[in-house]
Amino acid sequence: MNKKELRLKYKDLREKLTAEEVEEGSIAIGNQLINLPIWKYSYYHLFLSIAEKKEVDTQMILHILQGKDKHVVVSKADFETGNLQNFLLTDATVIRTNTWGIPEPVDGIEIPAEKMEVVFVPLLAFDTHGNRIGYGKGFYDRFLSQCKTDVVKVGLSLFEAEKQILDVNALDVPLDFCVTPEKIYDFKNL
Ligand SMILES: Nc1nc2c(c(=O)[nH]1)N(C=O)[C@@H](CNc1ccc(C(=O)N[C@@H](CCC(=O)O)C(=O)O)cc1)CN2
Ligand SMILES: Nc1ncnc2c1ncn2[C@@H]1O[C@H](COP(=O)(O)OP(=O)(O)OP(=O)(O)O)[C@@H](O)[C@H]1O
Repeated sequence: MNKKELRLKYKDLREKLTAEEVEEGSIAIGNQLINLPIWKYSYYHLFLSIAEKKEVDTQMILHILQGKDKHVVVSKADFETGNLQNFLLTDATVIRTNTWGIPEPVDGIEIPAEKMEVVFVPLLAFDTHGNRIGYGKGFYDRFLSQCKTDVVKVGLSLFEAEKQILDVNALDVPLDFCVTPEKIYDFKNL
């Protein structure tokens, strides 16, 4: 299927999820993450979930990162430019939900993209080759292109992989791993 068809398919699948399914799936994803080889780093970029869109709830991942004393970076999306502005999450960080339902930091200590070592990537769908699609604004493709080439990109999904996204282009940045409630996809060791 192409990106347009996949966006429709997965928006529909998400709408059918119950709050319990999102919660249980998110916990299963959190438990799987412990088994990934990603814990030796310092800077982890995490997205704060859009509850109304039934995204994977990243609260548990935040607790894992804080328990391991990692630097957690969260972002604020600029819909005019398509850029993410990244801030260190601290006890002083004020989080406000914007008009798109995204919880985001008001301001804080800005962290450049080159500092990121692991990025947890939100997605609507992904395929067995590690390609992903989001809501179609290119925020993550732009952000990931600014990160170091060896940044570890970890997709999180409540659904399993599609066989192939047909219309992948040169700007699409592929994932290294994708974690679902059922499995870990390792795209480096295919
Ligand atoms: N939690 C989270 N944060 C994130 C992302 C994400 O996918 N999840 N993004 C990942 O890139 C960026 C935000 N991207 C978004 C893009 C579109 C819409 C949205 O509400 N779109 C409407 C259509 C509105 C319009 O076209 O004007 C929709 O899909 O119904 C929301 C977030 C940055 N932060
Ligand atoms: N590195 C980049 N620099 C500039 N524009 C980009 C870059 N990457 C993607 N774009 C633009 O962003 C738009 C959306 O891209 P695409 O359809 O791949 O989004 P997506 O991956 O679904 O979205 P997202 O990354 O926000 O989850 C396209 O018009 C694309 O040209």
